[in-house]
Amino acid sequence: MTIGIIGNGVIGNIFAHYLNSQPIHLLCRHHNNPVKTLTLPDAKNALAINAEVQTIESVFKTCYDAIIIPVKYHQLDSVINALKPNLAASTCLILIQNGVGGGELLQQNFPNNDIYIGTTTDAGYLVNNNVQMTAYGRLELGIWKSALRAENLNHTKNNSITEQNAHPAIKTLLQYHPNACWAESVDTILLSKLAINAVINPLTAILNIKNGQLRDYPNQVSQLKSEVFCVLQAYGFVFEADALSKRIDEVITLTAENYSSMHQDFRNKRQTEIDGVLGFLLKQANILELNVPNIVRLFNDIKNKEKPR
Ligand SMILES: NC(=O)C1=CN([C@@H]2O[C@H](COP(=O)(O)OP(=O)(O)OC[C@H]3O[C@@H](n4cnc5c(N)ncnc54)[C@H](OP(=O)(O)O)[C@@H]3O)[C@@H](O)[C@H]2O)C=CC1
Ligand SMILES: CC(C)(CO)C(=O)C(=O)O
Repeated sequence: MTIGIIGNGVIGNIFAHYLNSQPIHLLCRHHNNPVKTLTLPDAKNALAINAEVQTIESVFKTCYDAIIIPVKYHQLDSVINALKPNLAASTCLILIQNGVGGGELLQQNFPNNDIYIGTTTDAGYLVNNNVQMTAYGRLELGIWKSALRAENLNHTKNNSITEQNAHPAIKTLLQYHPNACWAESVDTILLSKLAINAVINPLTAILNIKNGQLRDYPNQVSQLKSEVFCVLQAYGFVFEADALSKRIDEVITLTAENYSSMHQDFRNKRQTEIDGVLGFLLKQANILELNVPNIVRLFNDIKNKEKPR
């Protein structure tokens, strides 16, 4: 099986490490993007990543079984533009991304390809040419269905796809990721991960702290959780608020040493994924006429200070 991974970033390299018994191509913007090394949590030595770098435009030269897309929310358009003229219909696409909206975009542009979505709490960051992994997280994978709309929640169009008959690349990921599971409802994993990122990412970026330091800000965390849960409930997502609250606390603890991906982007003056995270919730809050002052403030704080487009 040949698997492509878009880019040479943090999550892409973590996945290349998990899949190191398979031929992996890192599909980068430029050919001269050297393969990185990866340092596992608590390890001293960096491991070489066993992958070949290709340009994304040369995707037609190889018959990929699957392409994993671990890119930022605002980078998906450029990936679609590069893949669209060159992608075989037999290649399965696996989107690993924070925020909501990417599945719809892929479906519109690749109607004939299998599309799966995954969310991960694996965590790390780039230091020089090295990926420093800070936490082994969980990977949840599911089949994408049509649009992520309230009336469709829990009614998956693709309910004939199960863990047993999923694409072989999905089975490979489930086998080699140390903590992966199949999700019957992709909406549930996306919206649960959205809640996690909506609470952790913007606060850590604005307060300039590691995820674990959020434990020193219990009031801010709890006010934000209340607003996020209120919007998700009104949107039609059925979930146990206590369980989701505990899951957010658990991720804060498990990734205590990580700077969230939004913290990294914000502090390095790169565009953040705020539109796909708080932007999505704010849009729903406006439609549903909900008062969410903390979400509004954080959204504006990030928008006003992040790298202008
Ligand atoms: N980092 C973390 O700890 C976690 C991240 N996530 C999520 O995972 C997703 C990926 O994040 P992360 O790995 O940190 O991101 P990175 O920025 O580290 O990696 C993204 C990679 O995609 C490449 N890329 C983007 N657009 C293109 C394109 N058009 N063609 C080729 N390559 C492209 C980038 O290349 P270039 O450098 O050239 O732009 C970069 O190498 C995000 O949604 C993030 O929120 C989830 C959990 C934890
Ligand atoms: C899991 C978590 C919160 C790890 O920091 C993440 O998804 C991110 O940083 O984007």
